[in-house]
Amino acid sequence: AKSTSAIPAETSARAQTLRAEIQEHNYRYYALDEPRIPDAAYDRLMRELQDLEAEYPELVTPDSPTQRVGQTPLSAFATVTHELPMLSLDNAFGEDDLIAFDRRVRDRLQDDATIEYACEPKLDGIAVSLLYRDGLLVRGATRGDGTQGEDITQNVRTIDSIPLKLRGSGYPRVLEVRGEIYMPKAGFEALNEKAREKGDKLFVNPRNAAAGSLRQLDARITATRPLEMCAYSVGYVEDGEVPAKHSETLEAFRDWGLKINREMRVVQGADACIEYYQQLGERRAQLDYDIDGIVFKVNRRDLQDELGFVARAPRWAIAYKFPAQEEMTQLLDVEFQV
Ligand SMILES: CC(C)(CNC(=O)c1ccc(Oc2ccccc2)cc1)c1ccc2c(N)nc(N)nc2n1
Repeated sequence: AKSTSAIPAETSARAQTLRAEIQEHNYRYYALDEPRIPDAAYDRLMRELQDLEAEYPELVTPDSPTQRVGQTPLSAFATVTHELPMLSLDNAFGEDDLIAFDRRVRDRLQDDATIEYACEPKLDGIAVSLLYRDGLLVRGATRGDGTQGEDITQNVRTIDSIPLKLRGSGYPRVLEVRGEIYMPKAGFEALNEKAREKGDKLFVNPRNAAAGSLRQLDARITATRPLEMCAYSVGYVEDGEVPAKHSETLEAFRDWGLKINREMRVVQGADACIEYYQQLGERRAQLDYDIDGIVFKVNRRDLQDELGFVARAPRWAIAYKFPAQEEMTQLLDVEFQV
């Protein structure tokens, strides 16, 4: 018979404990937005795990935090066909459009009761689909044309706020999480400062910088870029339930270790949506990241199903954009590949 594995039991147990501890620190820092342990303590845990895995390579698991950066560049991105289309949003250009949206929703539901809305900032980044099977991240893909996108799994694995393994339990066997990958303003400024020093081309804005970082065939470059991800919707689900309300789904995402936006609120009726839009609009310049509007969604999933979609956008969701900022940025919105 094969000799028993040469790994001492306590070593294997130690590696498992380290993986769980590091995952929990990531959860506290990214999903709960709580202050993390001192970097030196976090780095010590990582180094201990790296040393153990170097000594006993059989200890390595796909969800080990040491497995975030692929060492082999791709020659091209594969194409992914989304199980469910990634839809786009209808736009509101003024308060009246929001009132009219709410009116249409209630007329269509033939019920004049006040609608509960989930309000979320519309991050100015790149839409992404993350597929988890039995809690493990197995695929990351861009939106593409909504039906097919690019497989960027290697690149999304380098983003620390994207868990390689969902936390806890209770998640569906197959779960697709949709969200936005973005570059916080501070990370963008630091990246351009480095580019200036090296005489490299500068990025025009955080969105372009995020797009360019995700389009790298060599994940080691993506790993050097300050990217984050906020989950905003569930997509394809198999063998599992999602809560009856959209806001409860986002809270479940947070329990499973995913980052959701801390500005997400649930409000009653269209007037409260307008108040939310105004208060966030006043704080826009102080946010750590660029947003280009607010997304309002009918919160109850049964009402969403009743309302359905028009062509490529749901009847139950709308984006209300802010006036474009820095007109020049919009004109120069060209894609730099760096
Ligand atoms: C609402 C939705 C369009 C996601 N939802 C979907 O893509 C979607 C896709 C198929 C669905 O079900 C279908 C099933 C079969 C056929 C067609 C649709 C349901 C929702 C959307 C799009 C962009 C968003 C964004 N930039 N920021 C925030 N904060 N939220 C956003 N939400």
